Amino acid sequence: MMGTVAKPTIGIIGTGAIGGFYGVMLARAGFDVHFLLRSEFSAVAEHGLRVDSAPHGVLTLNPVQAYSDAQDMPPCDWLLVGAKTTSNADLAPAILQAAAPSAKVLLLQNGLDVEDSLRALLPDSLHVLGGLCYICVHREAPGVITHQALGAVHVGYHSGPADGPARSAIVEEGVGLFRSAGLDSQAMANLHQARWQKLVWNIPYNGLSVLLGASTTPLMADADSRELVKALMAEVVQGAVACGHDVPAGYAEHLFMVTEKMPDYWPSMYHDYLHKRPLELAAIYARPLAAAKAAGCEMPRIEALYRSLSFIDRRNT
Ligand SMILES: NC(=O)C1=CN([C@@H]2O[C@H](COP(=O)(O)OP(=O)(O)OC[C@H]3O[C@@H](n4cnc5c(N)ncnc54)[C@H](OP(=O)(O)O)[C@@H]3O)[C@@H](O)[C@H]2O)C=CC1
Ligand SMILES: CC(C)(CO)C(=O)C(=O)O
Repeated sequence: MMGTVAKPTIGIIGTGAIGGFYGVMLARAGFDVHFLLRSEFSAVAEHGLRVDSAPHGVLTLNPVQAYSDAQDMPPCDWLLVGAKTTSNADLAPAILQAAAPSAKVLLLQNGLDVEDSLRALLPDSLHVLGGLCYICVHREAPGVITHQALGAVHVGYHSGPADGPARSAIVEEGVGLFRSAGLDSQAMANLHQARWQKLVWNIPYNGLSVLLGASTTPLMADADSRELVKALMAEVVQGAVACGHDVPAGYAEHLFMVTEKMPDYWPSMYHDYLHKRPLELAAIYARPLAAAKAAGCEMPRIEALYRSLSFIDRRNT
């Protein structure tokens, strides 16, 4: 007789916009999901989580298996990290407390090499994966998330005990989690390359939203900001290519066009600026700049943007 395969237990490390959205979707799809929270713990423990989603309507989860201390979480087979990259190294103790033996730790974050600082602090027995989220989502109030558009998650293996077919099987398992929650998800064969490609969007729009105080609609409506976006995108593509990565022909132009069709959107870096949280400058700017420089490629416009944002960030937090 065929046995039924038990569904994996999922832990969300950092229940903000991304962690809250994907956690709610997975819980509603029948997974056993446990949410680690910090500032919003009491609100969520009392009132649950709510996602106001343009594509899916109002989605609620109440009660929520909410925790303020990872020590109280059950052993989780999958840990989805939804905190900002600025706190990755600090999350290692919580991940260790919530991880089942051989757990898969999936970082749902933007930026380059975001896995490295955490990897160095985790035992070799844990698998580390990266997830790229193509979604427009933000925290509206404690426990309340606004989902404006999109929702795909692409998954790639970073490091750990698996190799060859075992790696692919783990990535496919991750993809399967999101697909069973009704979300688009694809396996990424080359995580590092995919992270560079996503930066073609995040480097211009995240930074310019803070520097110019403008969301995507005004940035796409003004001749000068359009030129800035295009020039920054072109530099990211040059940096990626210098580092040995493929960027499909017309990729930047495609992202430019997609952004024109998107609802007006404030990137997550703008929300960090608004709430006086540290900006993800190391992951989104400093590391790509350093990697490109090491490959002999200067990115002067991106460097100017990075230095301007660093100035703003130091005065804001
Ligand atoms: N928002 C979006 O549309 C997209 C975001 N991304 C990327 O996803 C990642 C997450 O972004 P986003 O969800 O917007 O960020 P949020 O700021 O909304 O969420 C981060 C969450 O992590 C929590 N957190 C941080 N440290 C800890 C800790 N030590 N213990 C418990 N909880 C902790 C924060 O809690 P607290 O309330 O206490 O700060 C917060 O709830 C980023 O890398 C971002 O660039 C990628 C694509 C789209
Ligand atoms: C590019 C976008 C808006 C949607 O893919 C996104 O994923 C982000 O804000 O990082």
